[in-house]
Amino acid sequence: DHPPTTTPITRFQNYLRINTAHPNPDYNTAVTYLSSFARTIPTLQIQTLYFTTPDKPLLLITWPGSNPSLPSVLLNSHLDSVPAESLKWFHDPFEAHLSPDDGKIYARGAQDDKCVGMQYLEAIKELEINFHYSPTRTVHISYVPEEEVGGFDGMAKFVKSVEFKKLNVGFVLDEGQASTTDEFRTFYADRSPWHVVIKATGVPGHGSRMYDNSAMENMMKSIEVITKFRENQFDLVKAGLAATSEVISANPVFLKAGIPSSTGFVMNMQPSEVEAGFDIRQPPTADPDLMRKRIAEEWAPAWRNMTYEITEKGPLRDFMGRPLMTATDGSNPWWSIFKQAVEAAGGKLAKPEILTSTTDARFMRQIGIPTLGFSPMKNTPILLHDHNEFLKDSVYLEGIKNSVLLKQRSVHLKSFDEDSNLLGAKF
Ligand SMILES: CSCC[C@H](NC=O)C(=O)O
Ligand SMILES: [Zn+2]
Ligand SMILES: [Zn+2]
Repeated sequence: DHPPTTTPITRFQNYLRINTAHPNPDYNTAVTYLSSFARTIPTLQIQTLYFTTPDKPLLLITWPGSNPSLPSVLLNSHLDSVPAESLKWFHDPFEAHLSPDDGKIYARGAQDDKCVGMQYLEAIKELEINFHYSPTRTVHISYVPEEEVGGFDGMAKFVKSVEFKKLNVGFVLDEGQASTTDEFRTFYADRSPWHVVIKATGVPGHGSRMYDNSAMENMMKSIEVITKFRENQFDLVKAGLAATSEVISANPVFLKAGIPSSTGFVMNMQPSEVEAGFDIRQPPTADPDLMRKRIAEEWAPAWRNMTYEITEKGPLRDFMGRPLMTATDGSNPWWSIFKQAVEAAGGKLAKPEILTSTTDARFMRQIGIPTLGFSPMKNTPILLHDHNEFLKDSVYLEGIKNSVLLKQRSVHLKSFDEDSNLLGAKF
């Protein structure tokens, strides 16, 4: 029996069919699948690392360079996806249905970010097998668990490990986001998330009573203040003065109050406790101390019987106290090489941006490694975390083959080798 013939598209579909969506991501099947494809490229070395439990593996593939003393390049993607509400999709989100009319492949993870994970391997396969190319610098490809839930049992532990230090990483490419235009997008920073829960307490009482300082009244005053702050930030965006990713977002995500009854809530009691949760995202330029002061004095002031809890979901600054931003100018030679490579492949780059959301890139930036977010998807609607997430087969293939990723990576890697300024450079 001959094994069924696979193509880059069927291999991508097979990866998408492995359900690595939360809350029960099947990481081990994904790692087995990626490893078996990597084994078809003879020079690749494959390791599985565990930093927590056996159900959260991290796959590390290495393409050895001829000069292993040079800082290496790391190509990162995450194995997990956000959940999908199957019934609201045109096609099952784990079927990876390819629509014959327009080549759209529907799947959770098609854009975020199983595309890049497979494209890295496909590009290396092309370079090795068809171009007999081997890199001077070592290239590592990492597949990490848990990005969608903050990266704490994934990339956060990986960057602190001895295994990571041994890689001597000089530059990282991580996931980006689709572009609706003909220009590729690049991300030099993320916004950093805080989960903020505020609580109001107050005097309980009969539903008919009028009195000051009820928990609801205290909470509603805070919600007015936060809503105003949110509006002011959003107005800057609406007026065209800032991108969404350049302002602070403060979005309510839960409200918890009321005294439960068998039919819902007791209607004639004013509760003694109210809680509200907010997803706060600050750009790297924001001053976290100012935000802390705002929360303490305006959003949850003790004098209004309020308390609060801020959970910082990852770093805002590097160890030198600097904002987590990768330079995208002449001061960063890796940026210049990256830009030249994309342009040499016939691609156009939009002005580099801050990402509105958050990726594992922040953990690499925190330890001072220049990291760019880049997923080669242009003329594509932004569908990450949305229903009917899809990627067109032609866009995916162009990312590997026709010009972008393959030539880009190829020029990219060659330029790294040939640029003597970079030899031995460490950033
Ligand atoms: C708390 S860190 C969360 C990381 C997550 N990443 C992708 O969506 C995000 O919400 O941006
Ligand atoms: Zn992602
Ligand atoms: Zn995501």
